[in-house]
Amino acid sequence: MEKEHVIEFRNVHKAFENFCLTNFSMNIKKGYVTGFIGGNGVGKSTIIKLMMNLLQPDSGEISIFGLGYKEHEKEIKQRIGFVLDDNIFYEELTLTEMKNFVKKAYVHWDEHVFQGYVQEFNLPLKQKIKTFSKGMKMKASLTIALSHHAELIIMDEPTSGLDPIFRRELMEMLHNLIQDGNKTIFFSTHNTTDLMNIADYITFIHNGEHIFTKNFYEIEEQYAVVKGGLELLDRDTEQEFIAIQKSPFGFEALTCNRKRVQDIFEDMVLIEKPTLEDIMYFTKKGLIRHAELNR
Ligand SMILES: Nc1ncnc2c1ncn2[C@@H]1O[C@H](COP(=O)(O)OP(=O)(O)OP(=O)(O)O)[C@@H](O)[C@H]1O
Repeated sequence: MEKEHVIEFRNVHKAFENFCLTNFSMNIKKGYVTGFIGGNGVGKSTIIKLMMNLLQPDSGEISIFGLGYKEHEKEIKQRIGFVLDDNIFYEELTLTEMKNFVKKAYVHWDEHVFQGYVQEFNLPLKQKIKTFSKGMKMKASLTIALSHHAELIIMDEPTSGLDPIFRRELMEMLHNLIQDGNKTIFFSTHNTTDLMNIADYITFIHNGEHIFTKNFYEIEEQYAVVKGGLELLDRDTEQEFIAIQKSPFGFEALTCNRKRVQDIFEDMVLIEKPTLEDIMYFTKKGLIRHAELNR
């Protein structure tokens, strides 16, 4: 039977001197675009490197396409296209030289697709990569990632350094790419507007912890920003919120149980649709508060 999840992390542990992923588990669905969000230094690149076997977990299991890296590294890598935020090119090479080097690694390298992207992105084939602008390097990286019929495309901040128009075009391109239902895209970004038109699922992490992987429909149904007067808050009602921001004029808070808050407060509060930034901001605030209370 075909696996529903292309990426699975089971109780993964990875410790650095000042950072730790503990018991990290998540599943990423096949055939969809998942946007990967979280603040600076919360572990996104580390998780992406673990997915690519560029880092190995201290313990726990990672499977890609239902396969483990120990026995199936070659097969898994054939089926992945990746864009990392560290530069992966030999900068002294031209794009043609780089392509000739990379294509040997891929059984399904498609020269026609490669040339198509080179034209679409207007990339110079004979110029040394070290003379490329940041955006050109990103486009070259994408071109290589998309030219071997990968089933899973993993990208670490692919839109950083790209102008807003190309960012939007790239999102459209990625959207078209997954229309056949067989491809999966997983990418990290700090730009949540990138995600609005293209992501089906959002994976949100904070300080090495998996907060959620949910689709937009679930997020809209469950989460809400609630605004009201301070007189509505007491020890019990405050428990209903992930975090609360108070000002002399009232409070603003995030709930992940919109319906319950609606039932409790009825029309005494304003209930609004949260942005992803609202969810990230209040969740971080709530976790910090929780840690302080438990200290
Ligand atoms: N090889 C390493 N050795 C030691 N610490 C590391 C190593 N790689 C990452 N870290 C630490 O792990 C933490 C998470 O880093 P990571 O790059 O995964 O975060 P990120 O979410 O991708 O951040 P950003 O959004 O700022 O790029 C940081 O504190 C970082 O210093």
